[in-house]
Amino acid sequence: MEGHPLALHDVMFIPALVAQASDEQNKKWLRRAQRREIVGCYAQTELGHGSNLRKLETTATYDVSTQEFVLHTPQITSLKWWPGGLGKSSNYAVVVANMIVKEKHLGPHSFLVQLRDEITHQSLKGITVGDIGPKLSFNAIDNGFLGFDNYRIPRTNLLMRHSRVEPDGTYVKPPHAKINYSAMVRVRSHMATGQGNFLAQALTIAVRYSTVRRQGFIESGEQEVKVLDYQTQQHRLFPSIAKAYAFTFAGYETIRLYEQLLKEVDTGNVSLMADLHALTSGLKSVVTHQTAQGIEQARMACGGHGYSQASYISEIFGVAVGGCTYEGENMVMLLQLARYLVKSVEQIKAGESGKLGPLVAYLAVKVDGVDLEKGVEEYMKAFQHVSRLQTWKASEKFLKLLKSGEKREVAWNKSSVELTRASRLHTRLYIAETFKRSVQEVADPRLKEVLTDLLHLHVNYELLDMATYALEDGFLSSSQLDYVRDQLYFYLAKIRPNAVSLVDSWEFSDMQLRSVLGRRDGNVYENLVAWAKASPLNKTDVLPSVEKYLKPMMNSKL
Ligand SMILES: CCCCCCCCCCCCCCCCCCCCCCCC(=O)SCCNC(=O)CCNC(=O)[C@H](O)C(C)(C)COP(=O)(O)OP(=O)(O)OC[C@H]1O[C@@H](n2cnc3c(N)ncnc32)[C@H](O)[C@@H]1OP(=O)(O)O
Ligand SMILES: Cc1cc2nc3c(=O)[nH]c(=O)nc-3n(C[C@H](O)[C@H](O)[C@H](O)COP(=O)(O)OP(=O)(O)OC[C@H]3O[C@@H](n4cnc5c(N)ncnc54)[C@H](O)[C@@H]3O)c2cc1C
Repeated sequence: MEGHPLALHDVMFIPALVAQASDEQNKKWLRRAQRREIVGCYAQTELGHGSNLRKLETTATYDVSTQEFVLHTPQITSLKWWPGGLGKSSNYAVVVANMIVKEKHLGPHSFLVQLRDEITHQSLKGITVGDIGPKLSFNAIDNGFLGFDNYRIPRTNLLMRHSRVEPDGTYVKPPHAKINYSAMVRVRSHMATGQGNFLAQALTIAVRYSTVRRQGFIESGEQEVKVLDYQTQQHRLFPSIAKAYAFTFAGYETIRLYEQLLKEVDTGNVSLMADLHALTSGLKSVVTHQTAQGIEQARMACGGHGYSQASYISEIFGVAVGGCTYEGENMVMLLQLARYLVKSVEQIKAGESGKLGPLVAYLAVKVDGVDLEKGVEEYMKAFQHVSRLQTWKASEKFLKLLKSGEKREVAWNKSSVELTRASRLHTRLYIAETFKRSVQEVADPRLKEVLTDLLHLHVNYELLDMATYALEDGFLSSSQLDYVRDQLYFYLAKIRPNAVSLVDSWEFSDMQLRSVLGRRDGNVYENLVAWAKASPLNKTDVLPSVEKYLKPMMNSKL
């Protein structure tokens, strides 16, 4: 769970080579990387800049006389800072640097750079590299820093699948300005399934423990109830079970889209890039945020024992919550999606609704009301309505400020909270729709029934959570909201008998979960005692600190 020092080798280094190095370059590097003859990482973020890539300070200046790039980090803030596996494990890196050719700044480009000797593993001359120190989590990964002192690499180490620098310094542009960002888009495409998996682990622990833990009574009786029978406990855990499934389904779709994008880009078609960038930016942000919230609720649902490291939930939280920051800070990424939404509104206003992509076509279609009792399709229309309402409101606010003479960037900043709200609602609509589509495709009738219950729980929970938007313009009445609440409580109770099976179906082994509370056999109490006895503090009855500190204090006459 604490990560692996070579994780970034597989997660970003190899994918960056696959997507950005030419076939000829990959003949030299890819097989070696796949065989782990060389170990690499993805070095982009700097001490001073992570979100704003256009301001990266590491430069790669082309020297036409030697046909080399000179890599340089001119000041402290230019040091690469954060890349996983960079500090100690990697001997190579894909380094993102601002490329300068014939004194022209050409923006961020990726280079393959050797950092350490392949035999001795010592850092090479001109390179300063090390580990950045302990973090909230991921402490088995050596996130590192890296500086260059006019460090030279051959021209051919610029990754040249999409753009090139010829020996004489002629620059051949890529087919899309942001094509070098593909390694990030890949990770973002995988994050919904990855985060769904973290959430699922925490829920498995909390749900299993909630069937072992008995405390209090619902009706007066002989035996105290399993805490999972409390409605509040179900409300804490079951909507997150639905989300873990929903995120996984949404993630499968974005992974498919990324694979399709890779193929299309190779044939010169970059039209999917903007759509996938917008989609994955929003999805990454909503999913990581909701996952962190869900894991924290799972921890609290385990009461005091949830706070013990024996639950292992705090470890899962630490790793998962990193996703709110890495691969693009969540607010920054929500604002990327917002750019796309505002552009869509502008297209509609210009009478070009026909040009809208399938995921935003609903922004042009007004719905007057819904009959929620007719089922999930009507809920989807309600989600569309709230997302459309907020997207138009936020866009109009921004466009009005622009019209009043504000600079574009200032108008954007003044509208940004509303814009991020629109992005979240749009993404939650997407998640609900992929959930619905995925459940429709399930062939096994018994499985379909349980997943349909989860889907119903999800749409009722989500709609209630967005109620302010739906009430704002009278789209939903208070009696409709009462119906949504009743449905929510109905599905909590309906899911209860299947709750343990739903989490067991994820098939985490005890070794994966590492949790005393989430053990498959349910023998929690005896193992908690054994776990406590194994604490290093219990190795001796009397600690050395008693002689050293306690006794002098206790014997003092003051
Ligand atoms: C759960 C883990 C997932 C792992 C997945 C993969 C493998 C599967 C195995 C699963 C195993 C799981 C085990 C877990 C192991 C642990 C993994 C840990 C992984 C940690 C990895 C962390 C790595 C990093 O963090 S790398 C650094 C990431 N950095 C960022 O994300 C920086 C964020 N900033 C940006 O991206 C940009 O600066 C941006 C987009 C904010 C702005 O860029 P820029 O200034 O250049 O553009 P703008 O002027 O704002 O926009 C201009 C224009 O371009 C459009 N655009 C921007 N980006 C893109 C793009 N990528 N594609 C297409 N278009 C783009 C933008 O929308 C604008 O368009 P307009 O039309 O003009 O509006
Ligand atoms: C666990 C972990 C692993 C990582 N692994 C890697 C790696 O392998 N390789 C790598 O290169 N990097 C890596 N990173 C770095 C990571 O990608 C960046 O930290 C991340 O992109 C955020 O950038 P930042 O640190 O510059 O945040 P900042 O941008 O400084 O964020 C600070 C605050 O400013 C706000 N903000 C910034 N810009 C804007 C804006 N335009 N509009 C509104 N608000 C804004 C943010 O929302 C945030 O609230 C890793 C980070 C972590 C935590």
